[in-house]
Amino acid sequence: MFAARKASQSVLGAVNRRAFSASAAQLTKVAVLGAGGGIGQPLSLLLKLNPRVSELALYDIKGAPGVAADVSHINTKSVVKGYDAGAESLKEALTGAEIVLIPAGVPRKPGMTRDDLFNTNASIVRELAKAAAEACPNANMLIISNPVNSTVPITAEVFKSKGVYNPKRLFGVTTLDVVRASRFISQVKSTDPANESVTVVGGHSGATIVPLLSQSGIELKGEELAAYIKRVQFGGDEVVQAKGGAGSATLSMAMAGARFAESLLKAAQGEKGVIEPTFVESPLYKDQGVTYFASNVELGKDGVEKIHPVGKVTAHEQELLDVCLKDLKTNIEKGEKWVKENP
Ligand SMILES: NC(=O)c1ccc[n+]([C@@H]2O[C@H](COP(=O)([O-])OP(=O)(O)OC[C@H]3O[C@@H](n4cnc5c(N)ncnc54)[C@H](O)[C@@H]3O)[C@@H](O)[C@H]2O)c1
Ligand SMILES: O=C(O)C[C@H](O)C(=O)O
Repeated sequence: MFAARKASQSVLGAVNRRAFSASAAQLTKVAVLGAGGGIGQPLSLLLKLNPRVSELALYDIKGAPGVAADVSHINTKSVVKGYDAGAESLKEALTGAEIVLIPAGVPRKPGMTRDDLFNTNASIVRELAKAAAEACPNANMLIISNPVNSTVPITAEVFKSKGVYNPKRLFGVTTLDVVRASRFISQVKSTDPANESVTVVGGHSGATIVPLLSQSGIELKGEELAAYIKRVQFGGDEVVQAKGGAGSATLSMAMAGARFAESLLKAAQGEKGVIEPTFVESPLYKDQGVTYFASNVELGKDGVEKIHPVGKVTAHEQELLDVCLKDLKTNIEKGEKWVKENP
């Protein structure tokens, strides 16, 4: 009897130890800045459903406590806290965060380019980046706010100015482009999008979004190919038009942002072979003066583990890449110049 109880206690002990080490590995605080917005709300919902998240800090200049109270009733373990506007509450929201997602800023209306958002969103991202560089300098920074091609370099410059820049932990979220590329090709081919994976490289706006269909072994020709490429490059405009002035993609973006955060969490918790496309400081086209570029990136415990090369492309894809690189260089330099002049 005594021996049996002792044996069962030691089994329980082992189970508890396992449970403890599993939960210790999964103690991850995630902060969403802009949590009250069109992306922020469904993104917060999806993060609340993620068992890898232990604490969710929701910050916005308006509405975050309401969103937090709402999602906090969902019966998953994570603790949710909402933070009102203000430097102190922003600092509190960020302290201890391992992942910071930034969807704060204004969205497009019909007729606007993402670059038209620069004047408003550059300073929003700069201020949030400053707070993060101080409160959680080692966090993974996931930039969603447009224009991503410029807001990522702005964030990098802010972190550099505070002496805490780590290129392995700064990501422009371009996941929505591959989500679209997969969905749109499945519509062309009448297949299941779950089985369709298309590499997309470059940046996140119009001609800087370059789908490399040839790498999936898919051959579209002529008008069909042109229409497919245009749809991937300008998928965001489809949503902007359809919403008629009420904003841009929010729900599909929340899914894409949650997917990228989940991939980072998996990699941070030791899973190998986690690959996502993302816009990072990249050596791939540095010789042409393009210092950030989105390609497939293997994620690891410390963020970026390996930046995959672009790989084999067709002559037509190379032409698309050439246009992309020209635009990207301009977008990146614009962000860097602006933040140096407006620190
Ligand atoms: N990377 C992508 O693929 C992608 C996809 C879709 C949208 N976006 C971009 O994401 C951004 C947000 O889009 P949305 O539809 O959620 O817009 P939205 O207007 O619905 O929400 C933005 C939120 O940001 C908040 N905000 C503004 N200034 C802030 C500050 N200083 N601190 C904290 N919060 C602040 C607002 O209060 C608002 O709640 C836009 O710039 C949009 O272009 C990017
Ligand atoms: O199109 C936009 O402005 C939002 C976003 O960048 C998108 O691709 O949907």
